[in-house]
Amino acid sequence: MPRVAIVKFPGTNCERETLEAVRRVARLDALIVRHDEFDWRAWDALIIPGGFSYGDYVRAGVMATWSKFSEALREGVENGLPVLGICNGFQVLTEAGVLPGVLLPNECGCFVARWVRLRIAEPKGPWLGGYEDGEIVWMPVAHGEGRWWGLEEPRGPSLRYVDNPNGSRWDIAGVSVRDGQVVGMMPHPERAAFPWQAPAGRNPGGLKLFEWLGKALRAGW
Ligand SMILES: NC(=O)CC[C@H](N)C(=O)O
Repeated sequence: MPRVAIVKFPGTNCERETLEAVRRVARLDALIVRHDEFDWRAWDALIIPGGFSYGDYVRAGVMATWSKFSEALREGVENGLPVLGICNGFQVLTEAGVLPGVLLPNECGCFVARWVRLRIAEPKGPWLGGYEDGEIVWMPVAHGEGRWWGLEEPRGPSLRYVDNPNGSRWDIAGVSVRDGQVVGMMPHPERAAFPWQAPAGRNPGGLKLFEWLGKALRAGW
């Protein structure tokens, strides 16, 4: 059975929900792994979950990249390991230089926590490949530093806000590289992985991500 590592830094706080989504929806083996014990060779996929690694000091996500985890992350990516960064995990991936752009404080200067609609663009790869191109899904966001900014409009698989909650350039909610092998996203799929998590009238937008991940890894992605 394929195995998914969910890496934890001091201050990570979404690892448990992520673990449940991977185990129950993707139906894969998964464990929470300390950042300094992560060895990419032992896993079939890696998720960097949300939270406040090192208290978001300096800039959200940057201190996590000073861990030796960074080296394992880069080697894993180069060797084809599927990697998903959720919220603070997305911040870690941009700070590590694995994904393009930066995540700046929200335009409102406030923490934004609400359900948003997302448009899935050019879905491909082990994380997003289960969605239809242009599909609209609901997921919650909860962040203070989620305003994506970059010099060039990201290409390839991405997630776009329908109602941009933070001022992100090009309505970017998530970006990818290597044809969707590595994805970073500010919305929380693990908080929208079960029907009971979604408010009435909204689809649980993360359900397809985890279902597809299970299929993709079992098919030997
Ligand atoms: N939910 C989270 O992962 C929080 C993200 C990050 N610490 C921020 O506030 O920007």
